[in-house]
Amino acid sequence: MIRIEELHKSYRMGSNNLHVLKGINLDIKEGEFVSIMGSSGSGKSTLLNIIGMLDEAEKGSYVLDGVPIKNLSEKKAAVYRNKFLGFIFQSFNLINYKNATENVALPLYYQGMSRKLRKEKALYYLEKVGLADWAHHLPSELSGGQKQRVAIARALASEPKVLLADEPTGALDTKTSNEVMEFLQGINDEGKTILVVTHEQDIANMTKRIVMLKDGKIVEDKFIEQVRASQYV
Ligand SMILES: Nc1ncnc2c1ncn2[C@@H]1O[C@H](COP(=O)(O)OP(=O)(O)OP(=O)(O)O)[C@@H](O)[C@H]1O
Repeated sequence: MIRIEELHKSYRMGSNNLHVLKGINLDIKEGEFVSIMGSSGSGKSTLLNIIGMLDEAEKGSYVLDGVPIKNLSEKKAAVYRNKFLGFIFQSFNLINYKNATENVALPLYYQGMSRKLRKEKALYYLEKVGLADWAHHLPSELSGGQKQRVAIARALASEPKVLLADEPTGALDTKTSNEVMEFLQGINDEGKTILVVTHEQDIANMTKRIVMLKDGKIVEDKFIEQVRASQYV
């Protein structure tokens, strides 16, 4: 689903060049549930943004579902982004003056879907995340966990192949974080490929594979069974 080879990324800051990703190789198959871990500044968000086609690498190759993502026109990139990728953010990124249904339906509007179908889909996915009774509530009337579930419904409504989540539990307490992760586990059980950026081991332990970044390189890449075996010795 995702194949990355020798990926490099630098940021230019004045006369300085900050080399953030230094030759990343990563292969993620359909249906995997992967966490990207690493300390602050290790390049996790930079990598996720490149995978999410929100940013471009300067060197290396990235193939998403068989499509080489390089030198795509902005228009084509936007089409692939909508078709392949769903995003979940730490701060939910909901629109405050729109209710839950309208928030979930909004990306479908930009995809040109009819009003009737948008509403049907939004209600279907709100029901799927257990928020059917909250469809007409504004974000300010929802708890943090409920807001994140609206954001998950919004990401799922476009029926993307891959869900990308940058610190999805970063703004939530432990109990709610676990609920959101259990929810993502359920979606993964249905076959969705999911990538989560986190700096919390407990959150990463709820995924199926942990990729550890350090100083712009992958220093560890283990399936959860291997991680558990090493944690309990
Ligand atoms: N747009 C940018 N311009 C310049 N430098 C940037 C930019 N984005 C990120 N950086 C720098 O690149 C490095 C990696 O940042 P990145 O956000 O990918 O790390 P991270 O592992 O996600 O960190 P955190 O856990 O704190 O979010 C950091 O040193 C950061 O300051």
